Amino acid sequence: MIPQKRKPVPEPDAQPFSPQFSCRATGFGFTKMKKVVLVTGANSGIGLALCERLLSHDTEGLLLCLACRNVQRAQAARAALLASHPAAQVDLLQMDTSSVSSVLRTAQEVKVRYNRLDYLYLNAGIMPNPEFDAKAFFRGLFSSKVITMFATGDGILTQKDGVTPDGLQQVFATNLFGHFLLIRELEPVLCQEGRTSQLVWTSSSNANRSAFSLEDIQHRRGTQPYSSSKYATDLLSLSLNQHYNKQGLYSSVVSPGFVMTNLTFGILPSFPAFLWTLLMPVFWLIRVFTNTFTLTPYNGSEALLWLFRQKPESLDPYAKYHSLTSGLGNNYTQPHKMDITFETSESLYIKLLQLESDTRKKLAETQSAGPSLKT
Ligand SMILES: NC(=O)C1=CN([C@@H]2O[C@H](COP(=O)(O)OP(=O)(O)OC[C@H]3O[C@@H](n4cnc5c(N)ncnc54)[C@H](OP(=O)(O)O)[C@@H]3O)[C@@H](O)[C@H]2O)C=CC1
Ligand SMILES: CC(C)CCC[C@@H](C)[C@H]1CC[C@H]2C3=C(CC[C@]12C)[C@@]1(C)CCC(=O)C[C@@H]1CC3
Repeated sequence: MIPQKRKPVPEPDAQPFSPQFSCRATGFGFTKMKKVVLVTGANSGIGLALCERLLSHDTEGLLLCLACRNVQRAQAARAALLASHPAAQVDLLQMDTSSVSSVLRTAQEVKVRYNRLDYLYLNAGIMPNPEFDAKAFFRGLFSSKVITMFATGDGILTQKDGVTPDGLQQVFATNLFGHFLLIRELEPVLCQEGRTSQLVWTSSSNANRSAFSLEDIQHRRGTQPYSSSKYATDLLSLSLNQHYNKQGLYSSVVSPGFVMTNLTFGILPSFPAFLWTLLMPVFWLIRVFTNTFTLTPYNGSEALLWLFRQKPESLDPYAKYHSLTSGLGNNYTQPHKMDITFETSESLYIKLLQLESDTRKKLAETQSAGPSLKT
C-alpha cells in the first residue's frame, strides 16, 4: 500500500448502526463524523476534477480516498489536492482494476482502514488502441446523424483489446469486472444497517446496445469493447439496485459528455495535445448544437458531484445522469432514460456472479500451487 503521512483526525465511527451525520464523543468533545468517499482512477481527468470539487464542497467533512494504479501519479494528485485544500484528509490506495488479486487486496485494506463507505465512485476506465474512422467521420458530418455522432462517437471509433494475466478481456476487466468485484468484496462496509451508501459509475454516451451481447459479455469477438463495457455498466447498475437497495446500497450511472482527457487525447495519437487546445473554438461552436461537449474535466464531473448531493432513494435506476454544458458555458445535470431492460440486466448479473466464482476458484488454485509454478 502507498506510504503516507496521516493527519491526526478522528477515525470514522466504529458503530455500524450510527447514522450518516452523527456526532461521536472523543477526548476533545463531540466531533462530526467524516463521510468516507472512495474514487477509482482519481489521479487524472474526470476523477481528479471530481475530488477537487468534492473537497471544495466540503473540505473537513470528507475522508477522501484515491484508489489509483500508479503510486507516483497518485501521490502527485494527493499533493495537488492538499495544496488547494490543506485541511482536507486525503488517503491513497494502490489498485489496478484490471487485476483480480489487486482488487481483492485493496478491498481488504479498505475494510481494515475504514468501517464505513458512504460513496464509491467507479470511475477508472480505458479505451486502448483506439482507431478513428476518418471516412465515417466525414460521411457523418454531412448526414442527418451528425449531432448523434458528436454526442456519442457512434460509428467512428473501434478499439483493439488485449487479455489480462487473469485471462480476462482488458477493457471489460478494467472498466467493469474489477469494479464489480470491488463492490462485492466491500459489501460489509457498503451495506450497513441504518445508513445508505451510493455507487456512482462513470459510464458514457458511447454505451450502445448493438455493441453488447449476453453471449459475449467480455466482448472477445467484436471491435467495440469500450462501448460494450459501458453498456454493461448501465445494465449492471440497474441489477445492483435490484439486489442491494433493500440493504441500503444505491447505484447510478453518469455520462460526463465529451471531455478532453488522456483518454480522448489517445483517440488521435498523431494529434498532439496542443492541437486539441487549438480546436477549442471549433468545439465551443459545436457546443451550441450539442450540450454534451462539456470539454473540461471540471464540467464533465458535474453529474458526479450532483449525485453526491442527492438522496439516493430519490434517484431513477433506469436513468443515466448526463453532465451537460450549455452554449453559454453553464453546467447542469439531466437524467435520460437508458436503453436497457430489466431481464437483460438480470441475465448479465447472473453471468457476472458465475465469472466471479470461476475467477476466485482460479486464483485460489494458482495461490495454492505456490509461486514456483507461476510463469
Ligand atoms: N473523456 C471523456 O470524454 C469520457 C470519459 N468517460 C469515462 O470517464 C472515466 C475517466 O476517464 P477520463 O478522466 O476521461 O480519462 P483519464 O485517462 O484521465 O482517467 C482515467 C483514470 O483511470 C485510471 N485507470 C486506467 N486503467 C486503470 C486500471 N487498470 N486500474 C486503475 N485505474 C486505472 C487512470 O490511471 P492512469 O493515470 O494510471 O492511467 C486514470 O486515473 C473513464 O471511465 C472513461 O471511460 C466517459 C465518457 C466520456
Ligand atoms: C475536428 C475533429 C478533429 C474533431 C474530432 C472529433 C471526435 C474525435 C470526437 C467527436 C465526438 C467525440 C466523443 C468521444 C471521443 C472523441 C469524439 C469521437 C467519446 C467516444 C470519448 C469516450 C466516451 O466515453 C464518449 C465520447 C463521446 C464523444
